[in-house]
Amino acid sequence: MSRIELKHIDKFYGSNHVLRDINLTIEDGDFMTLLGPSGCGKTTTLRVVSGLEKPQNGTMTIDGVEMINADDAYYAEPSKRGLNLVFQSYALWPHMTVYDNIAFGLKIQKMSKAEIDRRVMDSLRMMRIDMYKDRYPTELSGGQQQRVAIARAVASSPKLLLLDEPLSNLDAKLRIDMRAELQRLHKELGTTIIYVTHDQTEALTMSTKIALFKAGELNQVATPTELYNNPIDLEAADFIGNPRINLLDGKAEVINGQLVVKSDLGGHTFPAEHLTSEEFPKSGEFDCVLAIRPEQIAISTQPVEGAIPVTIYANQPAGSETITTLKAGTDEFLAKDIGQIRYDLDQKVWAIIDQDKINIYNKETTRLIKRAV
Ligand SMILES: Nc1ncnc2c1ncn2[C@@H]1O[C@H](COP(=O)(O)OP(=O)(O)OP(=O)(O)O)[C@@H](O)[C@H]1O
Repeated sequence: MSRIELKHIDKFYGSNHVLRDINLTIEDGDFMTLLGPSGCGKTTTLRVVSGLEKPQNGTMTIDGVEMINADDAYYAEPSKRGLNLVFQSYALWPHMTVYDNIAFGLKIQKMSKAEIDRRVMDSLRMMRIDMYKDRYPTELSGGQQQRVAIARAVASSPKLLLLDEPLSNLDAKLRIDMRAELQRLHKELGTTIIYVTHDQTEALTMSTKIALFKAGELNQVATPTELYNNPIDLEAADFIGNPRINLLDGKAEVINGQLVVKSDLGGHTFPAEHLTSEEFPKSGEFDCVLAIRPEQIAISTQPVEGAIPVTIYANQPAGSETITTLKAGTDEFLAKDIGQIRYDLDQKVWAIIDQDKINIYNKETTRLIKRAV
């Protein structure tokens, strides 16, 4: 259990400013995922927390104890930070069995043989690899080796577990199983976890909070639900969600405190309580972007009041879900249904969209101005 507080962290590699004023608090017991596209600074942040990198500016505390104070050139040794790190490349010792790979660090801590055995076997069972305890790493698949690396980190009962893309070598099916195991592990150990990934599904499924990065900056820190339902800007909206969110241009104006929006979906008025406190023009018309999740668009083959007449451009039933491309004039939207639903291409249908679920962004600033409710 640990609480980590990063304040005003800047990291440069030469003239390359890779972390820009990072302020992030990870509460005791959080499963905090650092998420973002390749090269945005997730791994560097993890390396700063672990002590493998020294930031040029900023401070960090773990449970109130200062670990970094760049002004005083103070950086606590990695071994003094009470954490354990699992990298994407899991570096198991090739000449030791799985059992010994895990026991080694515990022996150094001078634990009793019985305690070592209990911890090794518990962590192997937790990662479902106890049957491989006498094998050598070369006798395991990449995914099994990755699980040994996690078991090794877990066995030392760290207060803080840092995981850098630990599921990257697993096939799709095992990845789902391991997501479930990591979620259980977090609950059972109660450990604070910081987890790096560029995979939004991993982030949305396991985390208690997600820190979304954009080019060295923190863009949004929120629960998975809030990040998915109300991405803070158009970049976040576009990054989160699969299939991607539908974006549609419109015009907006604030009239009597309410937001009046016009687009190819028609005209709508949103009450003041759905608007964010972000600054946006309080008078005159301005450009906006409507963002609608594909699963918020329902298709009716019969006319429905308030629904938008559209044609079926493409229809992709794929077992558990169906993705359908709809056309309204020159606008194209994706709609997502559960199950296998077939439409004829060019069939005329009606799209039903719950206005409350639409996010609206200021096109110029790209910031969220109307929340989904
Ligand atoms: N040792 C280094 N020297 C110079 N530049 C570096 C070094 N390590 C990282 N960088 C640069 O810092 C930036 C952030 O890298 P980082 O590894 O933190 O990104 P990331 O978000 O973890 O990406 P990925 O998902 O690809 O691992 C990148 O532009 C990278 O090229």
